[in-house]
Amino acid sequence: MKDITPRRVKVSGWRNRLAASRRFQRWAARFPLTRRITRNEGEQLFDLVSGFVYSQVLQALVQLDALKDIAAKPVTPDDLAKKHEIDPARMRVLLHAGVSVGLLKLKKPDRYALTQRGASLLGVPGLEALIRHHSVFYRDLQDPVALLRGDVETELSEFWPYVFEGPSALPEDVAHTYSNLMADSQGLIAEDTLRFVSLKNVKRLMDVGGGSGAFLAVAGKAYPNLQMALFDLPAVTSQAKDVLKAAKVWDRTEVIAGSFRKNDLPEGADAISLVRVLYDHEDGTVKKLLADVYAALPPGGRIIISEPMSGGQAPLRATDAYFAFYCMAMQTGQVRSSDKIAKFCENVGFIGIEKPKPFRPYVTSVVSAVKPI
Ligand SMILES: C[S@@+](CC[C@H](N)C(=O)[O-])C[C@H]1O[C@@H](n2cnc3c(N)ncnc32)[C@H](O)[C@@H]1O
Repeated sequence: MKDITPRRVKVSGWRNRLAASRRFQRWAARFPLTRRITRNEGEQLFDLVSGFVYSQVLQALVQLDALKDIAAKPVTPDDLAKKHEIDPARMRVLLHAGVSVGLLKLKKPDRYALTQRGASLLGVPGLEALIRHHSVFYRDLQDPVALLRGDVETELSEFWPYVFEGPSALPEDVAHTYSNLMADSQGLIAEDTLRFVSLKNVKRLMDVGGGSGAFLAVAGKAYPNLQMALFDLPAVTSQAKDVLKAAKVWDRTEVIAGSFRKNDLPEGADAISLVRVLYDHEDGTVKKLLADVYAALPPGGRIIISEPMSGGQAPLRATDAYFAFYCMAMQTGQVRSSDKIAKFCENVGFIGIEKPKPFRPYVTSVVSAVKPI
């Protein structure tokens, strides 16, 4: 028979030795001064152990559009069971789990309504689409050790082929899917970026890797006299017209199709933004891109980098776990700290580097710098 007694593990440091000791754990769970801490620690540990199930509860609620149905009016398990041909008892399990993770609440014994958190989820543009898209990421994470070893043919690296193969390899439908994902989530990124960077004195802003123009749409609205240029791969820029027209900034935006891997960046902008661009690429590409941005800017010109960044010496869940593994599954790029990005900027000649404390690090962080006069 298999031996299931826990093996004694060697633990360094007296605090951790105590924390790992079953005898101490039992004592601490009873002792009045440590009882609460022990319970909290236990709950947090269990949350970590079971987090993947909570995410799948969320996935099921989103896939079934259940949050939208419940937002319209509270439902019973039977209501949703019928609609989705799922056994009512199982549907009750899902809805109850939804309550446990804080998205739903029980109104009457068998009627479920949305909580404020559930409603906020529906209010964040693109969040449901991102959750749906996570089923791909989830499959890539199935064997995390194999992923770390580089032994997995990941689906995400298929989904983002432009990173490897350049413009000609990007089919229009793939371009659409990912541009929509990007554009939907751009609102919050733009908000947080413009919170830290003023474009008051900028005459022309070029957004490199600007996707379908969602960042420029927001920047252009905030600065009515700003002239703008969008630089991206041809299959992506072809979708920009609609976005820029809808935002009423089309007449002051030049769309330039090209690849920063193959072409020089056009001159003429006194500020260049790179929004969620660097983390898609390896260090060599990033260093070259930053040098190209430096070359394209006039003296006094500004570079603005905005993307989720690592917490560096104080790792963050959102970036050092979520985005770091996302990049790994994409099989290129990496999440970098603002210090590392700042160093890269400094190395190509930028000065006056600013790294404001991010408002929502899970949304974005900003680094900006200036080309010396
Ligand atoms: C993660 S998306 C970000 C899009 C947009 N900046 C945003 O935040 O919504 C990265 C963008 O970089 C663009 N990109 C990737 N490789 C590129 C290249 N070689 N030249 C120009 N753009 C490129 C992609 O097409 C895509 O629009």
